[in-house]
Amino acid sequence: MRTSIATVCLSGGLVEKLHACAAAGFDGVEIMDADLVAAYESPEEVRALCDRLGLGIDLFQPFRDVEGVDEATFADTLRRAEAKLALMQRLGADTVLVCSNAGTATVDDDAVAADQLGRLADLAAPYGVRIAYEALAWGRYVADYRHAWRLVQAADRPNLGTCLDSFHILSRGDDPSAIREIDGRKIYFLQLADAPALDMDLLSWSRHHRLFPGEGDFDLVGFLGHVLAAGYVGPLSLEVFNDTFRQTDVVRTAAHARRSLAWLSDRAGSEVLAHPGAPEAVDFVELAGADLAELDETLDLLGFTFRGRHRSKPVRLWSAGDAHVVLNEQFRAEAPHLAGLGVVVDDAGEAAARAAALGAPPVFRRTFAGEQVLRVVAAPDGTEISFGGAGSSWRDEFTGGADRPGALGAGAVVDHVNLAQPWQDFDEAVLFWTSVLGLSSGASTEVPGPAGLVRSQVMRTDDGTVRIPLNMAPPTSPLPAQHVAVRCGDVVGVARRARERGLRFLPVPANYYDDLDARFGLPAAVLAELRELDLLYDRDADGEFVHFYTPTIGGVFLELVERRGAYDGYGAPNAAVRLAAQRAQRAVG
Ligand SMILES: O=C(O)c1ccc(O)c(O)c1
Ligand SMILES: [Mg+2]
Repeated sequence: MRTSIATVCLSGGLVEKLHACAAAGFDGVEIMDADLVAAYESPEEVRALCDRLGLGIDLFQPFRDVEGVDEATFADTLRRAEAKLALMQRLGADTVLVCSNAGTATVDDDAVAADQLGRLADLAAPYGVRIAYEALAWGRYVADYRHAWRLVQAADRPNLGTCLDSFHILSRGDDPSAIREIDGRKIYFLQLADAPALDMDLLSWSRHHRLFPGEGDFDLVGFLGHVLAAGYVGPLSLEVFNDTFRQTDVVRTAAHARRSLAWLSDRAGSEVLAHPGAPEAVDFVELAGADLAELDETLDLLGFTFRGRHRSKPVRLWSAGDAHVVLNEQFRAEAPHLAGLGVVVDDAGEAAARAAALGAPPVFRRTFAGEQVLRVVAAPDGTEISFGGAGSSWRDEFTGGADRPGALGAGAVVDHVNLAQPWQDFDEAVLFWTSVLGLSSGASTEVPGPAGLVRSQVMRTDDGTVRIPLNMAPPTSPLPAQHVAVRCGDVVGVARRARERGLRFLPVPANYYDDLDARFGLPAAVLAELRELDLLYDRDADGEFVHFYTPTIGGVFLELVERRGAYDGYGAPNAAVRLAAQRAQRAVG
């Protein structure tokens, strides 16, 4: 379907925005009146630029405060409208969005509102302009899309229709299924925005927190299904007022926006991408840097088995059960960091094709004859994601290590991989993991850290075999460390053996254990053991969680976890203690 985007979604001046929209592959734009007013280019020049860029001007917007006013006010409204209609003619735009009156309305009478909308439409007719009437969620008398549609029907003009905006409908909790009863030819325009579920006033929520489809909590797939079922054939247009996107790089944000529509039209079945399905497992985690000796030592003390060196690269493999950690020293001047992640998928070729269709940049890795060629794409934060099949043979390229299981042994798996996100890329990352990897996003939480709030959102498969918590640091602090959590069956035993062999742990404050005692009333011996081994503990109705952390090495650390019963969380109550302990560790070390 045709794709469009409102210029309000992006940063920069109008000309920059238009270039970015074209580069991202949009077919058209909604030009915001305020963007045009602030531009030095004349309407004719903007029109010519759009022509040259291959962008249609699908909508001009908004025109406010029309219906439900007294006659003197309405006379002035028509005068204002005439000026904007003339402007639209110069722009070559044929549809204007009129949003429901949130400012000047004083007459709560549908007959008056319909009459005034009809007279505005009559004024627009000689200009060849269509009026798309939209119910703002906070409109004075008209806030419901069904009400707006009733007024459009009552006014009954050939150039008056409605504009549906997912935000205004879903934010109010209105049932979108009645969209199916609207005549699709009278849906003149469709604006799409997602949003996080927030409990706040509608106007502020709308003006600051909208997101691109796939990044929030609205069911846009279901919503679009209703609109398409009504027979709508116009553009899918993004109208996302968002404080972050207004200040991020315009080219990158436009591309990100376009990917959200590729995902949505795929999910809604109006376009079909390859569907490899969700990943089946984490195949490996890759840690990279110039000197990884400290990580070798840590993995050894934790009970991983050294599986050998790669036959042609400075790369080593450590394994424990199905948890495989690749240490890559090809990165000459860099501190240790989490560089990549391999996932097992049903069909690596299809997964890579889907990723490409969703605009994920491919990463080319040098391989030598006889080596497994991995399909790799970059996530928004630069983490390299490799797709491999279940029987993938890349591990055979490592030789010279041991075959026997280490102390950590069989049954160990990668439980989760925690990726730190720059604040401006967080929502794009949610879209990436949703669309490219087919993961679902959990609720967003906030952890109070010593340097500010850390927003955290878990991306996972439904069965929990792949879990990627994303963490967003406060904008002014450096990116937090990333970590790999390995799950085992006996974390106390692993901790004890590692402690005896000399592994340093992230030290946990004594006050934490006093608080644990107060919260859970654990048996004295259990509490003493947790305290002795710097173990963290959580419990909920489903089960228990016991875990510990290694100190941070460069930009990465390891966590060992044990899930007891059906515990499905990540020890969230302990996250603030961990962040404080890591800060204290940095201060001393
Ligand atoms: O926030 C607003 O005023 C506003 C204006 C035009 C729109 O299409 C909209 O959805 C919101
Ligand atoms: Mg709108």
